[in-house]
Amino acid sequence: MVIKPKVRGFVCVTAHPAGCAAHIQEQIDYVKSKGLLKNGPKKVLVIGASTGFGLSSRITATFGCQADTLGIFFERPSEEGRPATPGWYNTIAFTNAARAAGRYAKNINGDAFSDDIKKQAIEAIKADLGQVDLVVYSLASPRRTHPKTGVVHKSCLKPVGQTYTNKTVDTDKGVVSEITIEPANEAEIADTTAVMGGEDWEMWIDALLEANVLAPGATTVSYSYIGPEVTWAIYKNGTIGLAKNDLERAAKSLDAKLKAHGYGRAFISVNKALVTQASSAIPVVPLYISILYKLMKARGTHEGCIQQIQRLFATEMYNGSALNFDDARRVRIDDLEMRPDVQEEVKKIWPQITTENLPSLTDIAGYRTEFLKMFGFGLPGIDYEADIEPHVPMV
Ligand SMILES: NC(=O)c1ccc[n+]([C@@H]2O[C@H](COP(=O)([O-])OP(=O)(O)OC[C@H]3O[C@@H](n4cnc5c(N)ncnc54)[C@H](O)[C@@H]3O)[C@@H](O)[C@H]2O)c1
Repeated sequence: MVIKPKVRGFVCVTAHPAGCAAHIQEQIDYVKSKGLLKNGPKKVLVIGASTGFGLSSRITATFGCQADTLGIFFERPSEEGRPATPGWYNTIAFTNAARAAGRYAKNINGDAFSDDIKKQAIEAIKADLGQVDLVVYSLASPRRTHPKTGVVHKSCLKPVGQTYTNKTVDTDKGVVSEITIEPANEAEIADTTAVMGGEDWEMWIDALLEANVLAPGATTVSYSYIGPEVTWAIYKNGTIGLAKNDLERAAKSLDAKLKAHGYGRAFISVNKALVTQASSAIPVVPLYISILYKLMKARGTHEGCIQQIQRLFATEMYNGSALNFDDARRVRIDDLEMRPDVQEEVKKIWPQITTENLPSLTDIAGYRTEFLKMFGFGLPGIDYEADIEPHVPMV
């Protein structure tokens, strides 16, 4: 099968196995180029391990710290005439590379919100790892079936309290338009918090503690975003931001629990805005990311998921470093994004953007390149005209 990108709005419905593998290799090479980290984690559970920040966390733990990893994710295998999702191919490529390097890597594909997947993960840890010393919680999901009530909660990306109007871009067509989003109601706010808030992270840590598979002194981290004022109505002060407040609440509660369990720690790292499958679905944010990429690339401060997480591990979590918290007890690896000179420029450029000047005022080209790369397209050295086997079993 010859596999070409098929972009439908903010998703690409195809993925290229060899391209995904090349993307994984790029990330591995980057981590290796930075050298081994001191005092790194040795046995790691990554929840949301197949794409974005969770995948980069798994790669950094494996190739930067020589850790053994168990990865949990929800990906679709190939079907007749249809390639698998990129996270499927990413995981296969990662696992092969990890095992070739002598590291243990096991995968569980299923709904991380369910009791069953937690049970399967605990059984795998007991059988193969004994205990884990790092748990990365990096889920981004549109829905969650609550394991106790059976209720299906659907998250939404809406403002809270008032209608929001701002510019947005159709990243595929390159058309800038105005979008108006009505505020969420109480049920939508509660549903989004049920999906993207901290309850499931707490359920995971409680289950791991109860099964005695969390090493004394273990760390757990989850990721959040804050960003500039221009996106606050839809992000920080919107439904997703309220869910992230709940994630922060959970971090504090888990930290107290883990402190009682051998001086462990739980915290939130606030990461940079990046092109991922999760962020491309948020209105307004891709336009901001396109401006941001241009400004940060010009300053030589641009980072992708792997650079962000390698820096988090190297300068905050391990390697003889200590966590530097902001006044709300969050680690900030969005520091380069939030630099005043960058944000002043964003403010100047934002009102000027039109469909016509989008290519010159923003890095929309870079956005598209990154977007396609997530699906394994545009990688050097890959023959995209060649036939490739889309049906690859999970390893
Ligand atoms: N992308 C950004 O700009 C950005 C910035 C800062 C923080 N974050 C945060 O980072 C975290 C990860 O987001 P991302 O952008 O890397 O997203 P992503 O879409 O790339 O990754 C999501 C991961 O969750 C897994 N997943 C989703 N639903 C699942 C389920 N029910 N069961 C098991 N696995 C499931 C997917 O398989 C995938 O591995 C989120 O908390 C997000 O808010 C993202």
